[in-house]
Amino acid sequence: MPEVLRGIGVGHGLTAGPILRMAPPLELPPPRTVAAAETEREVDLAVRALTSVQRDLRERAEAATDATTADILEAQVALAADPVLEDGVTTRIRNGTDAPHALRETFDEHRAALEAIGGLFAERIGDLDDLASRALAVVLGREMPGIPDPGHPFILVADDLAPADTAGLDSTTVLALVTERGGPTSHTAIIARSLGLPAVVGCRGILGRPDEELVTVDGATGEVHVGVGGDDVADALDRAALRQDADGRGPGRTADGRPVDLLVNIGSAADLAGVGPVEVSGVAGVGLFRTEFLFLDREKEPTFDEQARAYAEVFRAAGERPVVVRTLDAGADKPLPFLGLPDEPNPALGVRGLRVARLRPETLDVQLAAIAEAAVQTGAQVHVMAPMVATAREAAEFVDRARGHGLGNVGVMVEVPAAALRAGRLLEVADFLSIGTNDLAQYTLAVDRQNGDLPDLLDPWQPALLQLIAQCAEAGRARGKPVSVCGEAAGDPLLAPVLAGLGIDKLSMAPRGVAAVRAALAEHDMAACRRMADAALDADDAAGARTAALAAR
Ligand SMILES: C=C(OP(=O)(O)O)C(=O)O
Ligand SMILES: [Mg+2]
Repeated sequence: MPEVLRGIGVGHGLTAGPILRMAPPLELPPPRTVAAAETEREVDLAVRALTSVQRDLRERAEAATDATTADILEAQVALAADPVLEDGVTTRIRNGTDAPHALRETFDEHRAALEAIGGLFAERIGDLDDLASRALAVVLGREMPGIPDPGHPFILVADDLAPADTAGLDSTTVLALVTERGGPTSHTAIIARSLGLPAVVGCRGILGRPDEELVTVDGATGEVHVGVGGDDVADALDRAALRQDADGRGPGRTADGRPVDLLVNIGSAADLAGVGPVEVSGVAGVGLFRTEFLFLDREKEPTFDEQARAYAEVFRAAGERPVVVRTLDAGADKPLPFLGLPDEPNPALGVRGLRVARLRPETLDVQLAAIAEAAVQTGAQVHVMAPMVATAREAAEFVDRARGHGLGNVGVMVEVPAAALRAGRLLEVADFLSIGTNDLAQYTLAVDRQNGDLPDLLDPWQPALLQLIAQCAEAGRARGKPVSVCGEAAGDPLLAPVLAGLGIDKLSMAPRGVAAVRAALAEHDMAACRRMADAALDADDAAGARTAALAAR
């Protein structure tokens, strides 16, 4: 019997086909005691397994065709290379434990430590579990866990996907991703968007469905129809073709012609490689250039010259189009050794984003000076904004500082409710606001954005979040200053008309999301956008807001 499962849709794609589940975790054989004479051989076996996993992941990183996947895999290699893992395994084996159990226990211990630290560290648990399964597969001589290869196209179903799973993913064979867990900012969601695959995350019940069952997956509505027949599949594929045709080209606008700027989020110049000229791609500029890539995984702060070179490269790649550069968003949750920040028990609520400048003003000054220098060298249209601004005073100080470096167009991100509530005051000093819905959702709903267990709360469709966005849009309208959305929410095609209806006219998203958002805007006139926005605001939770917006179209 056909049935509907609901999760969170990622990307607009609609597709249909048989499902296949990722292989279940490996079962360990019963423990055996390692005799003294065998110890070093057993140590060698375990260490080789760890090395082989690192080599395999490094090769996948090198072969990855997109920068996001490569970065995520490189980070996983670094995790696998942590000497603590090898030390733990070696000590256990020398105390008589066999290699598979020594690996299991060491990974479990490491896992518990990450869990206890929480924040971004806890986000790495999925990666660590994946490393453990890979190393165990090597020592046990079993097949590497990974994506099934049935010889026909299929929809991949998993509990949640590790970056290494998705790295080698062939989008001609894997039609869509559906995961039991995960939220809109999980790795699965980010990777699905960057590969342009339809996906539904946090879809409870999908793991209980049998392999090869036919389903339809709608990344726009988050609906997965399970147990469907051949006619439903054909119908879904027809509708998918229609949506594809509607994707069209050119700038973003609603059905009645109201412009909505489509902008992209990037982490380096390479991310702009596939973005065509504005008249074809419709991409009006870079709405969020995350600068962290220059600062992560290094012992020393990048110099002024190094930064200026890297920023100029991005500005040249953007050409005539404006680029909004976000200053460093690091802190206790993304520790950078050279910052020398104190450890914090609750880093998401601590010294991160602009707050780091209280302790390290010189880091911000060097960055602003380098951005200004790159802007002069390239003649690009450069805007700059600060992350994690909470008060109008912080906004004013940042604006003064940036102007002091000769930067003319200075804005702030709205990522904490305090900033949204005082949007009007922020706009008295700032030239624009950019709403970071990933963090704004985390702080408004009091759910850690790395927490995969509460996806319904950490959902940009939450009416409270929409209300804060509406308030910012109203403040912008009243002062004639731009207010954009640059969190993952901006790339949700069903939410795009709602955001337009709330008064947002700039949406910045992963480049692969642009076509879908453009198509969704083109399907709705402003009256429909406003109806959808009102219906969503009137709901009591995120699921209700989605349903109400769909019904109000
Ligand atoms: C765009 C945002 O910033 P980041 O995801 O980089 O924290 C956000 O919080 O929505
Ligand atoms: Mg943020």
